Amino acid sequence: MDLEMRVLQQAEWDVWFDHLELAFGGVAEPPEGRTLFRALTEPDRALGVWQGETCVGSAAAFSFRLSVPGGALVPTAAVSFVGVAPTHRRRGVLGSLMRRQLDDVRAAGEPLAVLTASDPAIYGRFGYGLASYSMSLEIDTTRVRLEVPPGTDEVRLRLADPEESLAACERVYAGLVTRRPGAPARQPGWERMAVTDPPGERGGASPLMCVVAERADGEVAGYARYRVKPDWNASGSDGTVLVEVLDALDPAATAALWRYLFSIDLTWTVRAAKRPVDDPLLHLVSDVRRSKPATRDSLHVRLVDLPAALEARSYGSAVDVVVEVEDAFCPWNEGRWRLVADADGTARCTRTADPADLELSVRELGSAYLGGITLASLAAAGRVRELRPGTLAQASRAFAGDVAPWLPHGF
Ligand SMILES: CC(=O)SCCNC(=O)CCNC(=O)[C@H](O)C(C)(C)COP(=O)(O)OP(=O)(O)OC[C@H]1O[C@@H](n2cnc3c(N)ncnc32)[C@H](O)[C@@H]1OP(=O)(O)O
Repeated sequence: MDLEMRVLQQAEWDVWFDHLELAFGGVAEPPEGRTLFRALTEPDRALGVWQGETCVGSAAAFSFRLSVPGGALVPTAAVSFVGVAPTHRRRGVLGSLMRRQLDDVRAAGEPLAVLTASDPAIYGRFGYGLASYSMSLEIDTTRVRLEVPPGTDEVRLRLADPEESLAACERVYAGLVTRRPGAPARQPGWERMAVTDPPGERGGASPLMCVVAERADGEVAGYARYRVKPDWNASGSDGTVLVEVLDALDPAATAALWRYLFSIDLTWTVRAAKRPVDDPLLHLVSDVRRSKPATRDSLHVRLVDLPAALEARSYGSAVDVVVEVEDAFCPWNEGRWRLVADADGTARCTRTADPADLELSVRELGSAYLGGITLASLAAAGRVRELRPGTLAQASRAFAGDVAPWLPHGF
C-alpha cells in the first residue's frame, strides 16, 4: 500500500503519538508527560506518514526563539518527535520527512532549525552540525570543597513548592536567556516541562524539590530543583543529590545554591546531568578531577536561510570573509557568500563572485554558529579549508564567543 505524508489533524494525535512510542522502543509515556506533549504539539507543524490507518513515520517542529551570540532571539524550528516504524526503516521515510520539513521551515521564514539527536550520526547528511555540548558532573562531596565568593552568606535560601515558585523561577530563567547562546526563550507551556514530576519516573528518588535564593531585598536571584536519592550501606548513609536545574543571576546566588546542595544531610554525592561546559561550578570546586566532568553532544544547528542566520548574530571582532558553501540538501544556500561584520554587532551577508577565502559545508557553519566550536578546530580536522592565508584565524576569532552555547532543557 502507498505511503502518504500529511500534516497532522488534532484528532489523529493519539495514534501518531502511539507510533512515536513504538519507534522509541515501546515504553509508554506517563499520563502527565503525554498530556504535556499533546498540549505542546503544534499540529500544523507536525507531519505524519501513513499507510492506510497506520502511522509509520513522524516529525514535528516547535516554534522557538533561540538565543544567539549578541543576545538576539532568532525564530527557530526546534525539530523533535522524529520516528519511523520498525517495520518501515531504511526505505527513505526519514529522508522524505526531512525534505518536507526543511522546505516548510524555509517557507515559514525561520533562519534556523535545531535538534538534539537520539543518535548523533543521523542528521549530518541533512546539514545539521553539532554546535553545543552538555556537561554532567558526579561530585564526591566528602572530598570536594567549595570556595565561595564574598556575598554568599548574605543570600537567603528558602525551600519552595516547585509549582508555587514556578513564576519567580521563570523570571530568573528569562533573565539568563539572552546571555546564553543556544538557550530558547521559553514559549508558554514549556515551563511545565521542568515541574512535571510523574512518580513512576523518579527512579527511587524523592519528588522534585525547589530551593530559591533571595537577595537582601527579597528578590529571587536563583533557584535549584533537585531530588534526594537516599541509600544505605554497611557504613551508613550513602545518599545522592540529583540536580535537575540550577539557574542564578549572580555569583553569590550561584555559590549559595551549590553550597546548599553540597551540604544536604546523609548525602555524599552530587550529580548534575545537564550543565554548560563553562559552568562556574568548575571554578568553585576545590577538585575538578573528583567532580568527574563529562561532556556529550547536545544541540545540532542547521542554517536554513544562510544569509539571514549569519546576519542575525553578532561577532566578537570585525570580519570580512568570503566563504564557499556546500549544501546539497538545501541548495538555495550553496555558493559563495561574503560576510562583513563590525565588532559593534552589525553584519551583512551577500552573494559574491569574489574569490573564496574559506571552503566549508553548511554543517561547519552550523557548528560554529553559536560561538562554541571554532572554525580553526574544524579546519584542524580537515572540515574547513583555508584558501587565502590569514582568513581562517580572522573568521575563527569573529565567530567564537566568550560564553559556551548551552541548551538547558530538552524538547
Ligand atoms: C530529533 C529527534 O527526534 S531524534 C529521534 C530519532 N528517532 C529515533 O531514534 C527513533 C528510532 N529510530 C527511527 O525511528 C528510525 O530508524 C530513524 C528515524 C532514525 C531513521 O528512519 P529511516 O526511515 O530508517 O531513515 P531513512 O531510510 O530515511 O535513512 C536516511 C539515511 O539516514 C541513515 N540513517 C538512518 N538511521 C540512522 C541511524 N540511526 N544512524 C546512522 N544513520 C542512520 C540511513 O542509512 C540513510 O542513509 P543514506 O541516505 O546514506 O542511505
